[in-house]
Amino acid sequence: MTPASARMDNPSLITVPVPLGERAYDILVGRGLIDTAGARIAALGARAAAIVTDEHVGPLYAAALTASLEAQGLRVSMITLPPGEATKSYASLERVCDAVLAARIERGDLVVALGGGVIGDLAGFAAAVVRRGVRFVQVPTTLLSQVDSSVGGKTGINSRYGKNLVGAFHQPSLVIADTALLDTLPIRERRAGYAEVVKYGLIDDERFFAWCEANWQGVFAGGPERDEAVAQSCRAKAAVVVRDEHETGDRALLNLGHTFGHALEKLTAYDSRRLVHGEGVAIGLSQAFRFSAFLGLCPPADAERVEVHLNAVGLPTRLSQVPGGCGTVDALLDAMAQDKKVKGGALTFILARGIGRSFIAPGIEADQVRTFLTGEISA
Ligand SMILES: NC(=O)c1ccc[n+]([C@@H]2O[C@H](COP(=O)([O-])OP(=O)(O)OC[C@H]3O[C@@H](n4cnc5c(N)ncnc54)[C@H](O)[C@@H]3O)[C@@H](O)[C@H]2O)c1
Ligand SMILES: O=C(O)C(=O)C[C@@H](O)[C@H](O)[C@H](O)COP(=O)(O)O
Ligand SMILES: [Zn+2]
Repeated sequence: MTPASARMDNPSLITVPVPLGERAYDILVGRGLIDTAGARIAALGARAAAIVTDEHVGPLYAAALTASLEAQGLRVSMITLPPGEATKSYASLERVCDAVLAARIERGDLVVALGGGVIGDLAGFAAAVVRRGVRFVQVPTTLLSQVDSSVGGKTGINSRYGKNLVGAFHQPSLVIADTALLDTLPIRERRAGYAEVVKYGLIDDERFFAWCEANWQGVFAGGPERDEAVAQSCRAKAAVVVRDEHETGDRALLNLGHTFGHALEKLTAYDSRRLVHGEGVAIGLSQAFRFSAFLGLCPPADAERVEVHLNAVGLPTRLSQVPGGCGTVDALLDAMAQDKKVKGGALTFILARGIGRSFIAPGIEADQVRTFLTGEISA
């Protein structure tokens, strides 16, 4: 019999470690990993796996994952949810928790999130609360989830009060990012995920931003640049998460663009037909740079460069580009007031002194934001 290690040989495999002590795990990036996912997951020592997926991803990839797990002797169950942001809800959480309990998943067994960030955040949160914590594995299937949401342990659901307001930190035991799965991803979702890739360059790596400007077409086409973008994004995110797992400091930098983006998602009622997370982030990244320029912190030419690149790949950058409108300035400020970075009632933004020079800016006056937004809403 071929040893498991030999069967798992994959020349395109890149391993990104996340050294979090006893909870350390690996992010595996490469083409074709789903075929050996069963052996890698079985190596974690579980006897059963509950796959959580959605109605787009399940028909494409659940059979391959199930076969791979069953070949290792694992008992497999599955729950399939409707696709889209609205699925990150209390109702879905109840469905997933009940399905995991009905499948008699023990603490030593595994919940396996097979899907994009919606499924990963929801399944991860269910895993965090069922039996006060069962282990889980991320098998991310969108560019966004491979470069961002599957890593770092933020899990949760949305509330009528705002994005991701109910959740927990719960790290996965393994992340398997099979980049071949991205071949079926619609162009709109490729663009949305790409916004989070660009974010890493804008935070603290101007060279990576320049690399994105030069290589984005390869990333979209699925060339070797795509694997490189996924791996580099995971390295960047893992480095921040290891420094500040629970966002008491630096991790807030990963929120660049999100104070704006999350407010827009709330005001579009989490309706993926109008706005998806990555589109909100794209507008938010551009707004964060324009706000920084408005405050005299950032050269306007850098804000312009950010916008030009996002527009070049087909992403929106202005509030006026939100389908159906983004609401009033008051509504935006009201939504921002629920941001998790708010401290002492004052907003915290991630601002920038230039590309790759982002910083955490607490104590931003609502009046400054109001004046800026009033100008932006008609721009
Ligand atoms: N936890 C975190 O750190 C973190 C980070 C970033 C974003 N998020 C969250 O992630 C969510 C967005 O995730 P997303 O952009 O992956 O959206 P998503 O999960 O809604 O997936 C996007 C769409 O693509 C479909 N899809 C997924 N994989 C596919 C594939 N391989 N082929 C064809 N179709 C496929 C899905 O069914 C869905 O319709 C948001 O809720 C956001 O808040 C969380
Ligand atoms: O991992 C993080 O930390 C991030 O901020 C990554 C973001 O891209 C992601 O959208 C995250 O879910 C936002 O976190 P939140 O705490 O603002 O809900
Ligand atoms: Zn995000």
